[in-house]
Amino acid sequence: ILPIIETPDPLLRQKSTPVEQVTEEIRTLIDDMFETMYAAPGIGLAAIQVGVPKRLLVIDLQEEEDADGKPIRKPRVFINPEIVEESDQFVPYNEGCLSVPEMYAEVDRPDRIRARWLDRDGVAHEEELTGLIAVCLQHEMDHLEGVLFIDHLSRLKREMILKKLAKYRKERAKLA
Ligand SMILES: O=C(O)C[C@@H](Cc1ccccc1)[C@H](O)SCc1ccccc1
Ligand SMILES: [Zn+2]
Repeated sequence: ILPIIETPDPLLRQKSTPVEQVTEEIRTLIDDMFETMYAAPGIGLAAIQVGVPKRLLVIDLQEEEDADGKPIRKPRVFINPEIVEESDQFVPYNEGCLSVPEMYAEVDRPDRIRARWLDRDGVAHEEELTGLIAVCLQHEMDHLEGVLFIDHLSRLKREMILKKLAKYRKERAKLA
């Protein structure tokens, strides 16, 4: 399990660089990212959030459950993802972020995107995505540009969230 970097760490604001080759080292990082994401818990994680400025992210929406109510894992790896098309129709979603702990706010994003990426075997994919996977992929791809979901909010809302975060951290520090 890797430590997740939290705002205002400037590392989070770095632009991530493309993955040249899917090496064993990258595959190990991918496994560590999934372990870290499941433990958080979260449904997405970008490499920059564990301090690696590479264009690589993992998603598992864990939306379905099996017979005895355990979430069915469908791990998905996106290497060097690109959005090649997006709808002009936007949809709001109450987003959170593992790097902005315990804070949530409504963000509007295109509800349908066409994306291109490499999977963990280096195989190229191009798919139209909509719903939570589209929201999550756009949220994670923002991370690759050093953008956080709070950057999409009005200044007023962002300041409110950062004030609440400071208060939450003070409380957390007392408990620690
Ligand atoms: O990138 C992250 O920090 C993990 C994000 C991924 C995410 C953000 C907004 C919308 C969808 C996914 C979340 O913190 S994972 C926690 C979570 C779980 C279910 C729904 C929303 C957020
Ligand atoms: Zn995030």
